[in-house]
Amino acid sequence: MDTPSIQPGVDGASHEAKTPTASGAATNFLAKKLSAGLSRSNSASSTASQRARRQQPPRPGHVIRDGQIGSFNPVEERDVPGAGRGLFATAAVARHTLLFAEEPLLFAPKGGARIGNHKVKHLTGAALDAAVADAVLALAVYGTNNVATLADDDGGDPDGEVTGGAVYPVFSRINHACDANAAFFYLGVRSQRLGVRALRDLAAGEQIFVSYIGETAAQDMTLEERRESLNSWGFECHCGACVRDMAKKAKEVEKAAEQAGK
Ligand SMILES: C[S@@+](CC[C@H](N)C(=O)[O-])C[C@H]1O[C@@H](n2cnc3c(N)ncnc32)[C@H](O)[C@@H]1O
Repeated sequence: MDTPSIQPGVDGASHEAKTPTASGAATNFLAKKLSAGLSRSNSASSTASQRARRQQPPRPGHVIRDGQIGSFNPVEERDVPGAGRGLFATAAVARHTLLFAEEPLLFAPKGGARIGNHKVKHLTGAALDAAVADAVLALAVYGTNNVATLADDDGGDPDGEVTGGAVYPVFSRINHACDANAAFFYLGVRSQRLGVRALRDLAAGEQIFVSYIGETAAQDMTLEERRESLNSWGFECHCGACVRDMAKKAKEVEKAAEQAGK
């Protein structure tokens, strides 16, 4: 990836069915689940374990249990020392809760991005400087905030074709942690509506983090791989997983030095 792209789906986050509205997505999802459940319960081979499985909470990625889009947004922006702004939970929320959903502020189709309305070749002097400064700022904002949009979000194809990048106003304020407590997903690729849900119970006042490099980064990648992947965002991660892995590494180095000194 040339620019840092937070990529739902590409990085393993999930996708809801193609429906234009979030409540539509929820209804569609529930309808699918319901019909699957009904056909199973009609079958003579329905077992206790199948029934128990149906009663389990939705798997990560299959959410939208609580709240309606727009009616339950327990989040607010705050300053975070050393990380600019961040997004925080304003109330205790249960795992799987949809925290908010939103439409993109801007969308740049793949291969066809435009930065503002400037025709730079017709500008000179101060106007050119201003246009270049605007473009650099816009690129920086776009580069560290865009999310890849996918052509096909039906069925959660992680290798789905990337159609472009979008910037979301609230989502843009969420900082990264490799062991994130929230995840993002599309509620319908046509509307490009992005949702963010809690991966675990959140306390009131807790900062919300997503992983820019995939929901399972802390398990699937080494500390070095994660650092490499996060390089273009311009910060070093000090999440719980990174602190733990750094301490482990320091111990290994210490042990190796001791052994070399023997
Ligand atoms: C999507 S924005 C997140 C919101 C950003 N903090 C802000 O003030 O708008 C991504 C940028 O936030 C900063 N950032 C994100 N996660 C961070 C972290 N764990 N530690 C320090 N800075 C972080 C980096 O500057 C990164 O390029």
